[in-house]
Amino acid sequence: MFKNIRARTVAPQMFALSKDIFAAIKCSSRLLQGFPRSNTICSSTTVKNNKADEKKQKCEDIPVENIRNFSIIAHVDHGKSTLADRLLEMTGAIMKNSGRSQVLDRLQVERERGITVKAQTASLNYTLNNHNYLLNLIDTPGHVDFSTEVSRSLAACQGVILLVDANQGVQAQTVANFYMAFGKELVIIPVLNKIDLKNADPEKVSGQLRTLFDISENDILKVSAKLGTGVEDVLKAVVDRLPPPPVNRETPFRALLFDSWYDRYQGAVVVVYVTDGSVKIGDEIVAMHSGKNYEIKSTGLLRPHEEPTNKLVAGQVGYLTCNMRSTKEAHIGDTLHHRNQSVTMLPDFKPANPMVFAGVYPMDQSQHVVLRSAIEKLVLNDSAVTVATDSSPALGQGWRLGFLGLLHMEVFNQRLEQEYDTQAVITAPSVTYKARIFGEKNVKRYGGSEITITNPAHFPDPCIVTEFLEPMVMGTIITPDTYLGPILSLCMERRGTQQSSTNIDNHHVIMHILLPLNEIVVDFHDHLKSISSGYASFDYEEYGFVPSRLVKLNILLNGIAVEELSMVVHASKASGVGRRVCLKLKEIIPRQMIEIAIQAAVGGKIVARETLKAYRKDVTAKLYGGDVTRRMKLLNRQAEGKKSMKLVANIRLPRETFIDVLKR
Ligand SMILES: Nc1nc2c(ncn2[C@@H]2O[C@H](COP(=O)(O)OP(=O)(O)OP(=O)(O)O)[C@@H](O)[C@H]2O)c(=O)[nH]1
Repeated sequence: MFKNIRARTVAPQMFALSKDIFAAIKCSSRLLQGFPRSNTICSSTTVKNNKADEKKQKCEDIPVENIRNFSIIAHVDHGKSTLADRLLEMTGAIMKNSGRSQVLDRLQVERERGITVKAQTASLNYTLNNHNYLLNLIDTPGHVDFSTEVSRSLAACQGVILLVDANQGVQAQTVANFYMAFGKELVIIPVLNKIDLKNADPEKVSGQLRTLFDISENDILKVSAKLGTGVEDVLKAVVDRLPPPPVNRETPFRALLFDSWYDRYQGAVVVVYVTDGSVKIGDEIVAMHSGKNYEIKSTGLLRPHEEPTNKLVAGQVGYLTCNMRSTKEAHIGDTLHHRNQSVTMLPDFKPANPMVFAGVYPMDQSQHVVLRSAIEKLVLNDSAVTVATDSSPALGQGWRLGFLGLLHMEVFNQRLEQEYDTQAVITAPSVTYKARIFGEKNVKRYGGSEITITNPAHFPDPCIVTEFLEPMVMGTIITPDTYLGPILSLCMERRGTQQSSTNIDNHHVIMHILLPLNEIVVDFHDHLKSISSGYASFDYEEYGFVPSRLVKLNILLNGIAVEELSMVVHASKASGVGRRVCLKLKEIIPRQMIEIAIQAAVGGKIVARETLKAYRKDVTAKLYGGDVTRRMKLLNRQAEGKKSMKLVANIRLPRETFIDVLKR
């Protein structure tokens, strides 16, 4: 029964079932009750923190019974990375007071934005009562756009630490994460964090956990990840409550490939969870998905930096390299095994379902090859992105990329710039729509009677369409009840319909709202945060397609339609969106030598118009005579600036225009 509960399922029917399910949870000896201690672990609480330089038992000699694989999952900013820092310090993986925080957030984009976007693995040595343990910790992102990272990480785990901010309480992502772990039958260790905060209210938050998940107060640990208070108990709970991985070292080698990144010298470095046997350098392996053979070049553990080992054995989470070169070869969810050994395939991951599509083009076509190679390498580390080739009259050859959300898209773009030094133009993001078409000729032309539209440029002529369909999501909102009114108005304005509402304590409400994906993809979350002073949280799951009155909104610059700016909108919103886009374009397009008419049109009907007056910026105006070189310098600088703009419909548009126009 538990297996059927899909990850991130928080639909109302879930709550109707909740009583039965939670009665079952109580009976489940694995969940929350903890794994029975092995006889070798005595109940003494003496804990000895080992230092990195301490004489360690070789990792491969640590028996399976002493391995624990776990993840930290939580709503955004509830302190996962900070807790991971403390766990790393206490187990000697990093020095205390090293001056660095959120050590597992290694990417520049993570440090700049203060969010985790990539799950990171760290193998920790831990000694409890003179027994050495190998704890494989996976720190996961909190934002909904990166939830596939979480679900993949969980495939390598037997348990999770469900971290909840003792001040903010249960948030939408906490609910989603709980169900994701619950659906995979993982042991859940509930931990309240930030108890050092003045406004922390562990009693209230424990009550929320009881109401929503039937978690008993006695199972909840209370910590301050920042100060380290209570963190030792978390390590002990991991050892005591989690089972060792259900693996076999005697059977032929088998491993699940669940992450990868690109290394300039070694090609794809793949992160694996070894479920059977062992693998060492020089071994010949096969990747089941492609059927290709490879020779192992290196193996190691992530501590959190790569530390080479002689081999990887069942139960361990580690990395290996074997000259895999491309994204296609390192298929996330693949099973690796020794050549000439037949093994059954481990369950593959459900492919990520992109929610937002956008065109990505090089700044100029001479950079096409460089950008292609950068995208290929980055996709190796972010396999939730889908890539298809595309072309545009104004922007040339490029790609249509699918992302899990707008933040995912922005982060991908930022990583392209920062990690691969490439600059791309990204077009207005859109969601996937469907259209049912009629007429034998049309069906033949489109290759089916139901077509999927990922690019507004391919929006079919409404004359041949019986109905358009748009994707819906079931949103979960948790909010203090004082903000209920404005939040419901926002949802209604976004064409949402409330499905259910339940109190989780005296002041907080959890609501389920059915919303069109298109309405939440760009800025819904920001609005929700601003009208609730940051207190409301939001998460969503797919809810299929429903018939909808959709139209294509064209944006015209001086009468020429700019395909890259066109979008699909609900008919009732066309003129409102048209007006907003025209105004926005007027703001962001630099004034030019000619007057520009900015228009929005549905079919032949103009629904909005703005005019941008002509202007020529004389950058040399402030110069009074003087040196010609100064004059040239100013003109050159102006020319450089112009280069970074795209010539669309004979009008220069700044690079960011396409995304900016969609932001409200
Ligand atoms: N006062 C206090 N602040 C904390 C504690 N733990 C984390 N923080 C702060 O909370 C903020 C978020 O912490 P992170 O560890 O980045 O949270 P996260 O869950 O990893 O965030 P994402 O990866 O973006 O989801 C940071 O400013 C931390 O310093 C704590 O125990 N007490």
